[in-house]
Amino acid sequence: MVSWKDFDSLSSYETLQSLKNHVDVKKELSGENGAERVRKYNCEMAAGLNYNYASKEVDEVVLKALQELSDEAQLTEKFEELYNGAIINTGENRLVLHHLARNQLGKDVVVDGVNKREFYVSQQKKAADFANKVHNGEIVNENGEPFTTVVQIGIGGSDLGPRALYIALENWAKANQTFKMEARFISNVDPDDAAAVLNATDLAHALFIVVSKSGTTLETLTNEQFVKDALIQAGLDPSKHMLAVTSETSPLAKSPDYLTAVFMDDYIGGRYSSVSAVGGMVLSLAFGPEVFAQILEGMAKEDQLATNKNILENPDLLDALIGVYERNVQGYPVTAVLPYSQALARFPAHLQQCDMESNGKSVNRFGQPIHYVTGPVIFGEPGTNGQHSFYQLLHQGTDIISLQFVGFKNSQIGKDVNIENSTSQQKLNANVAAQIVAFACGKEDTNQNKNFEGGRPSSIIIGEQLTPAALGALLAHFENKIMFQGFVWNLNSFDQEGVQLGKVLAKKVLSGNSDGALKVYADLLNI
Ligand SMILES: O=P(O)(O)OC[C@H]1O[C@](O)(CO)[C@@H](O)[C@@H]1O
Repeated sequence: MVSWKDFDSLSSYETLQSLKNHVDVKKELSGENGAERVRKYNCEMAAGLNYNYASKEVDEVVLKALQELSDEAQLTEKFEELYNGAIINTGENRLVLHHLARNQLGKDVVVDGVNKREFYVSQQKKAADFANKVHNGEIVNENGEPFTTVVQIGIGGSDLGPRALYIALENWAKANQTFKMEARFISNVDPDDAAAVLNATDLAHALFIVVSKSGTTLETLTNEQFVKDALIQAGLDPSKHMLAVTSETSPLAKSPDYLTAVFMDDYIGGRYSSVSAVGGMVLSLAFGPEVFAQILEGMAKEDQLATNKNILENPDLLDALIGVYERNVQGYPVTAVLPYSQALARFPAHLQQCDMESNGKSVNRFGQPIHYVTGPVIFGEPGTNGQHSFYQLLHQGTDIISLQFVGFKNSQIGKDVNIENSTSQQKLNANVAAQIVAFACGKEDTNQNKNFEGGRPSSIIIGEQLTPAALGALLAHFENKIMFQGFVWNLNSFDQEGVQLGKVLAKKVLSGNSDGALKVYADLLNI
């Protein structure tokens, strides 16, 4: 049995606090052992990725203390409990089973007579069969013509992950002749979002997937109606163009208005649902089920690595623990995710939800207040674009921001140009290497305006190419990292009560019952 304790009640908490500012990363990286350090502080991930933490503020002493923390907090044991079906989501009294959707780890979990692994796999298969029928022309529109576009209607976890994964692989799939259909996404209740997507879509040849686990999300239901109206106005029958991904108990599940309905359940949280049917349907339609299966494979291999008790051989756990050290010992408030890959343009947005909705909490898993800081603010943009935007603050601002780079040796499309003896891909990667060293080592200048203090820690995940398997490994890495951090902080990382209050007040405004300041704001906004 594992025991759930607050972080500050562990003896390793005290040990770690005594290690504040223990490592001067500037000295370490610019010193004579700097090159050796970059070679040594590396941990292999799945799908040929590597997590390099040479520019983080760690050494053998800090790593030993982090291993002790991992052991004392029983982090891998808690992971095992999670994937074997313990009630980890204490707030909602639910199991947390997203790893089973990758079809690898643990025992079979049976709830109310349903084998959950088989259930998730059967729904992925249902999505795959549907996608295959669309691709081979068995499922066509009213005029017997093929569907050429798929539009996902959903928000939060029913949008961000699937959208990020689609964008990540669109060019790869085109370059590898596995691209089947263009995908678009409608998420915001801002009417301009739906209107703009619909204006750019050939409605007669479009499929619309309504994705909502609860089937009650205001934005998604509103956008579904927006789309239905547009289809009817175009003389089309919505039930021949729309399908649903939802839970079996949701209001959407009972509707006869869909070509098909594919199911998930409450044991996979929205932000962890990218590779359940929530993302499986749109990705299988866009790229084919085989590509989707490769994402799952990359995730399953990364999950397997996450079971290792040795933190030096467990990249997800190691990254999580270094993040805890930075947050709770060094006091860094923000983590920037900086992919040097345009294909990962929406990946940081997905991680914002995944991380901040999971670990943005002030009470422990039993609802009692805690007395240490928890999840950092997450933000990010692809490099090198970010360099010309917010890196100024990262280099010379008053806060130290923890940095998480991602880079690939090869581009996805393979087209390039050689200017001044280097390709664009080389320029991209030269920049990320330069940034790591610039952040860590800085540069002294007598003109303080041009002085770089350095000592700004970063890690980098490096892969050969952003393939489906590499993307899967990357996604699982961050999901597992967030999970391990939640365990250290003794949080329930799998509910999101903090999003409810705003929804309730918005309903109050819309029903005309607001008063006081709320009413004045509503009036100012012309509601
Ligand atoms: O899939 P649903 O039920 O429409 O929920 C969408 C999103 O809304 C949230 O519940 C937050 O409001 C997210 O956690 C979730 O991903």
